[in-house]
Amino acid sequence: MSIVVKKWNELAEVKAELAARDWFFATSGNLSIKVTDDPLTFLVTASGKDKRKQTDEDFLLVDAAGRPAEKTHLKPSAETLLHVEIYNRTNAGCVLHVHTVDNNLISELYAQNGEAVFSGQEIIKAFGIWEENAEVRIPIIDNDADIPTLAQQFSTYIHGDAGAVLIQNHGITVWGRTAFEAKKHLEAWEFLFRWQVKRLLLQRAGLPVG
Ligand SMILES: CSC[C@@H](O)[C@@H](O)C(=O)COP(=O)(O)O
Ligand SMILES: [Zn+2]
Repeated sequence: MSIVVKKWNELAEVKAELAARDWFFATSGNLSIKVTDDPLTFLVTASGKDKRKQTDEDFLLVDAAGRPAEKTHLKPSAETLLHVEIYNRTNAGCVLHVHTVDNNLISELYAQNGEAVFSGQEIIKAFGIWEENAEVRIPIIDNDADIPTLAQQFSTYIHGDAGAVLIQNHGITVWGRTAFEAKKHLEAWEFLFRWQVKRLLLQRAGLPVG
């Protein structure tokens, strides 16, 4: 099996799992997986598709600048430049971007702080942090409609081979060394967002949480 087919299948599996979670509303979301390092190539979702469907045209191979690496009629994701920034600056192997109601609410609730902070949750161990009372932070950036400007702003928050950024009223972009790690981190962030949104509502209702 060629490396492209192997990586295609790996990304297709992640895509199916995120689809099963219903995280691809209205064609939103984009995913990618690194295929080669030198030269850098990666598979990225084709733009505008319903990511819940599985087809032979789900992904296309792109180069280090996010341009198609082979002749194709498919268009790379409109947000490919964000993936480009991550692969060019880190050793990440996979990038996942989803829009959910909870990640949008958290991005709006904490936008003025420039970040959302979470602590006191066992699931924080999914980030490889084992200390008691550990705290995790996710930066929140403005949602610029101009993708090169958004990618430039986004790139200032790329600090390691695994990480995540919330784009205000848009969605989350998570990356990891492997598809397994990126998905694990994405699920952990979404757990924290959902927990916090529910917790705030329960507090408002006067119930004894946190
Ligand atoms: C209706 S989704 C809005 C899009 O602009 C974008 O944010 C998105 O996540 C999907 O775009 P795509 O070009 O299909 O990767
Ligand atoms: Zn998006």
